[in-house]
Amino acid sequence: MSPTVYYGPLVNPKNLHEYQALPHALLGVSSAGIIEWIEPDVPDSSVLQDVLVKHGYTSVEDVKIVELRRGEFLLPGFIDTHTHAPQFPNTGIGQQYELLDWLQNVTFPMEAKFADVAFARDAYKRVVRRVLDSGTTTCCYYGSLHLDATKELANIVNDAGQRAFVGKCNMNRNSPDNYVEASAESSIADTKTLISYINGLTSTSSGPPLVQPILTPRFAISCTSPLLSSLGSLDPSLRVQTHISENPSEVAFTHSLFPACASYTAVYDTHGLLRHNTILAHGVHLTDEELDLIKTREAGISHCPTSNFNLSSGVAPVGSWLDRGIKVGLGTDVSGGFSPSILTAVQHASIASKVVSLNGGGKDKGPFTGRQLTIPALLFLATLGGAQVCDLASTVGSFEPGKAFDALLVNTDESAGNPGLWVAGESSVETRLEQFLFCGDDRNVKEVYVQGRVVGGTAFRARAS
Ligand SMILES: Nc1nc2[nH]cnc2c(=O)[nH]1
Ligand SMILES: [Zn+2]
Repeated sequence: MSPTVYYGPLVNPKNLHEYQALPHALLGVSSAGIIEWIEPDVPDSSVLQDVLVKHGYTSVEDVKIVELRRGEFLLPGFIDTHTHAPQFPNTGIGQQYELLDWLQNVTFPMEAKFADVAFARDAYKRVVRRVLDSGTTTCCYYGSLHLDATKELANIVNDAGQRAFVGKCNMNRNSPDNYVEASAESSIADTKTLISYINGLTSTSSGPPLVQPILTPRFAISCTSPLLSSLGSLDPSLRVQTHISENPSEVAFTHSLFPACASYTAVYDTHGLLRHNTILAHGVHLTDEELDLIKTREAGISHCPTSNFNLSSGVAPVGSWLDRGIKVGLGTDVSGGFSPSILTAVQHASIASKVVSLNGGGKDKGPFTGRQLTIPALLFLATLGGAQVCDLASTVGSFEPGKAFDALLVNTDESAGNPGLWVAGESSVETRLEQFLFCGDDRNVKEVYVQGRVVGGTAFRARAS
């Protein structure tokens, strides 16, 4: 890969309150896919040569220059902090159920099919392509409980060049006979094998491995206490992903299984699984005491609003989490959620926050509690917030020198094939961003870059076909 300089509009999340919208930015990316420098305002392309010389290039010939066209802008890639690869074939079905019945009737039967590695390979190829083309550059994948199928998932993600965490489910109880692990010991043995396997994969990109293992106790209900303890005593640098407090019946069942634990959150905490690199999906019904514990342990929450609406789980009080300083990102939670796109999660996160706001209360507790999420906050959750939740904020989530160039080239021009939605004429970068977040889809994702390498998007697919 040659060093590349991108020239044009750029959107860069800063924090929950603000983002930069730069109409004429120059951004230099090394041949290893690392952002080297950003010039925020170069309105006149005639000075391009001078700027390049300033950054150590002797001439424009030394670099590849990508000049953005009308209606295009650069955005950091989306981060999906929670999804289930073996549930994609179920997308869009099962919304008549709440969580526990949905698992029994819809989800476990589908996941059981991933015992067949050929079936898994075929499904996972399509899953990873779809997720990348939706603009997700980093994804936290749950696999099924099967070791071999989850190895295939890791291979496919690695070959596709996506940044990802891949885990196989640990589940040794309260599951169907044809979809349960035989013992805590065999579950741990398979988990260790998968970790070694993923750590041994050769990344297709330079730099640190894009694909990393993650511990994946499905949720407390499906794991015995010895299984949770064994997972909690593995290498503490391993990230953990699990579900928490999604649905009232699930919470009640969990309390009945772990009567000695003060709360659902305490179950994970007492087993060594609540830590700075833990990703907790949902959290809709967490109590104040549990939120305090999550904050103390520096764990993060994956907000999955599409799924929370679709499975009638509830409306998460995200604003109060943000005011407490808890790390929050977005998750699609396919197929509890019916869309693989973080754009849909952004839209539903906005609506969920408006429902919380309409129900009133708590507005005196901070800038976010009880209020609708703003565009800067929504953008943050989809990018930098997700990076924090994944313990990756020093590598991705925004455009900063030293971070990897994980990015989207967004095309909001009529020609993108999602026409009629965009304000005619010369809209500001801010307007284009807002319209993309609420009306955009994968037709508007022209190029997807992970560590500088193009790995998806409409133009990528057109070139490949
Ligand atoms: N949404 C969701 N919640 C869960 N809790 C345990 N397993 C699952 C799952 O597959 N999806
Ligand atoms: Zn889930």
